[in-house]
Order: sequence, then structure tokens, then C-alpha cells
Amino acid sequence: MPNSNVLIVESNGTRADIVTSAMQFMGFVPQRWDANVPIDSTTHDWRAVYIGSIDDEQLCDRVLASLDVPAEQLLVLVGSDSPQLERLTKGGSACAAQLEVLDFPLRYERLAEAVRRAPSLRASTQPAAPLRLVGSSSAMGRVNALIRQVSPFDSSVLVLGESGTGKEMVARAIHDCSPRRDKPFVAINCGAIPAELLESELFGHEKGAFTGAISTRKGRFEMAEGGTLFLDEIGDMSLPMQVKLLRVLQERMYERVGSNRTQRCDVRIIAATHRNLEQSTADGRFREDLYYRLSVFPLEMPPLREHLEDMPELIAEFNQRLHRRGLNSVRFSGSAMQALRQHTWPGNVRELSNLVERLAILYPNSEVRATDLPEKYRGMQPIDEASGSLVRAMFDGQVKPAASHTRSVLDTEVMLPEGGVDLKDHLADIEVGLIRQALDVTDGVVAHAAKLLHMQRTTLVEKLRKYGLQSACRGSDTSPHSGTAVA
Ligand SMILES: Nc1ncnc2c1ncn2[C@@H]1O[C@H](COP(=O)(O)OP(=O)(O)OP(=O)(O)O)[C@@H](O)[C@H]1O
Repeated sequence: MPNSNVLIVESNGTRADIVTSAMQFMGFVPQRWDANVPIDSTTHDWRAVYIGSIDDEQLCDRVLASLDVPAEQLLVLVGSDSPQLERLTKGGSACAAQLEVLDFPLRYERLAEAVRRAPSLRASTQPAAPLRLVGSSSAMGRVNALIRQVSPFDSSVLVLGESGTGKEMVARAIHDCSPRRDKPFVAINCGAIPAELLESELFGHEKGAFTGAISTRKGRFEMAEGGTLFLDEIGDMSLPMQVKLLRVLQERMYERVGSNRTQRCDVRIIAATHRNLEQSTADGRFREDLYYRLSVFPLEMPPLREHLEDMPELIAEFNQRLHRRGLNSVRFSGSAMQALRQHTWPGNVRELSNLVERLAILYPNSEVRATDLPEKYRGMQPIDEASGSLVRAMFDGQVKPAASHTRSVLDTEVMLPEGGVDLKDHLADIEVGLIRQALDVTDGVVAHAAKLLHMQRTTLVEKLRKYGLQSACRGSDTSPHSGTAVA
């Protein structure tokens, strides 16, 4: 059944029946699932999974991991008397970030609300809108060119880069541009699955192969047949597992766990890691032969701090994603953007995406100012909105500006980047940033902004024209002769 949005794991007792009926009654589309049978999560839009009365910890985690939905995007429904409850509420499972504890008899309204609120991977009533890899910076231009060059071939690709830089998106883009695009794209996070389960996850198992193998199960290689297998966090794979993977890459053959029957496979491999694999091979933690097999075509993702110019496009993309999920969007003032550009973004594009979502919840459909940003993003604000009211008061003649408001920008030591800098462009950027901030805090009144920038009003009007910033000013305030147009 395609597009079901609540998954009910089969379990003993009648609770699964009750939850299934409740979901149907509330207009969701539940699907019953025997956890030992493989499931193709790509054709569904899971919002929530009811894990019934699973009492085996490992089975519980495997069930959740096999849905292949990031933990933060899946709501786990669990009975208040479930054997898993204590562990899950204490965060003992990496697979369950969001929990809703169900009391029986069920409170329909609360349950419906929780499931509706759960972020879904795709809008449940519409076909999945493909996620776009955005960015017109030269760094992203290089990435896009490499994607186009490598896509038509079957060569293995190794996507490198810090966490959250878009490695999985690149893997999907390569698959979508390749002749395999109509076959499955299957992803597995090699770092998230316990080493002892990874073999069966990748190659499948026969019934009875180990305790808990109640029935025969396909592995990810088999699920990806004819398509692409994305091995995320390959750098975290154990050495014994690396040997097994190497054999598949060399011979294109493998056996299910517990079987002697060799299966051929036709799967394109794309691997990714945030680790320095050359260093790992030097340290003996990663096999050199596997490294060379995987890195036929290495592709390095730039960290966000190296393509900050893509930030407006990325924010627009995340707003569109929020819109598709029925959520509100958010705008950023000039000074907020300036502050965001100064942040170092250790979490990269994912961190930006999460920030946009958080601010869209806090400031729906409004403009976020630098002072509205969580503290760590405010950074060095030479003239921020915190001082905005102070600045306005200053114009009203109530307060004298404190030296500290103008000092920090002069105190900031600017480091010369390794490759040098186009000084003229750089200074122009700083000038535009400060002008925008001055207009922000003076509500677009040019005369006030000019005063704040210690320049003649006419000089500022010239600069506004030069940089195309007239729209940031109030009404006709950019006319060279409207010197009296002050608030
Ligand atoms: N260039 C981009 N355009 C649009 N969205 C992007 C871009 N880069 C990353 N994202 C978004 O950022 C988030 C993280 O991306 P992704 O999961 O591909 O990163 P990753 O490098 O694989 O992360 P990890 O190392 O943690 O596995 C996703 O929501 C993704 O859609």
C-alpha cells in the first residue's frame, strides 16, 4: 500500500488492532507490518510507527532503523506499559528521537494531534517533491559539474565532507541523473547499525540464521538491485565488515547470512564519510584496498562557511520545504543575515535548515532581527537591534550612544584568508552590511542612518544608489533633496 503514513508493527495482543482502527477512524492510513519481512520505505511517507509490545531491544532498534527515516523525522508511538518505554524515554535508542506515550483507552484527540504534528518526509497527499540541491556559488557549481560528469557511469563515488554538508543529497542527485534513476536508491547508515547486525542488514539473512531470524529477509544490496546503494558513514564500518564489502565490490557476489547460495548483484555504490579516510588507512582503521575501490571518483563537499553566498538561496529553499509541510516561513533582516554570515556553522547546511525551522515556529511569517537569533548566532554585532531602541532613543535626544556600540567593529581582527582577498569587494561588503544595519535600526530613515554612519545624508544617498539599496529606505527618503524627511 503506497503512501501509508502510520506503521503498526504486528505484535501479540489486541493493542495493534485498536491502534489500527483508531488511526483509520482519524483519517490516517495505517499499515500493519510483520517486522521480519523487508519493507520498502521509499514508497511510503511514515510519520509515526507504533511499536506495539516488542520486548527485544535489538529487534526494536532494528525495526526503527530499517524504516530508513532519520530519528528526528519519525514519531514513535509506544504504550505506557511497553517493555521499551523506560529505555526509549531515557534516550537509550538512537533510532527514536520523538516519542508519544499512549495510554489505553486511547485519547483520540491527543493522538491525532501528535501524528499531525509529526514532521513527515513527504507531504502525504502529494507525490514527493524532489529536494533540490541549491547554491549558485562557484563551490556548489563545481559540485554540480562533478555530479553531471560522473552520473552516467557506474563508477563508485566517495563523497567526502563535514557532517551536514549535503553528502546524501549529492548521492541522490547522482542516482537521479544516472541511467539507474528508475531503480531503487537505498541508503544505509553504516555507523548507526550495530556491527553484529550490519552484515544481515546489507546482505539479508535466511530464516533461523541466528536467534531472532524468524523469517528470511532481503538485505540492502538485494533491495537496491539495478539501482544505487548509498553507504553513509563508511568510515565507521568495522574491519571484518570491510573485508566482506570489499569482496562484493570485487566480485559483485555475496551470500545472505546463513545461506550457501551465492547471489550476483548489479548495484552502483556511493559511499560517504565525514572522516579523513586517508588518515584512517594510515592508522590501520580502514583497509587501503577498500579505500581505493570506493574512491574511484572522490567528491568533496564544501563546508557552509566556504559558500556563505548561498545562504539566501538555501534559506529560500528551506522556507519552501516548510511551506510544503504546511508550516509558516520566516524572513531575515539585513543585520540578521549579517550575523548569520559571521557564524562558523559547525553543523553546516543541516544546522541552517534546523535554525530556519526553529525561527519559523517562533516568528511565523515575520522578519527575524539579529536580536531574535539564538545567542550563539548573534556573534559580533557592531550595531545590532539590541541597540536599536537605544539608537532610536538617541535620536529622540534621550540617550547618548555608548562607546561600546561603535567599538566592537573596530576591535574585530580580520584574518587574511589563505588565498588572499579582493580587498575592494571585501570593503564594499562591509560597507553594504553596515549601511543595511544602520537602515534597519533607524527604520529606513536615511537621515538617521547617515548620522549613525557619521556621513552626510547626500553621501549616503549616493551609496544607496551605487549598491541598489533604495528599497531598504522609507518612501522618497532617497531623494537627494529630501533632507528634511526625518521621522
Ligand atoms: N546544497 C543544498 N541544498 C539544499 N539542501 C541542502 C544542501 N546541502 C544540504 N542540504 C540539506 O541539509 C541537510 C543535511 O544534508 P545531508 O543529510 O545530505 O548531509 P550529510 O553530509 O549527508 O550529513 P551527515 O554527514 O550527517 O550524514 C538535509 O536536510 C539536506 O536536504
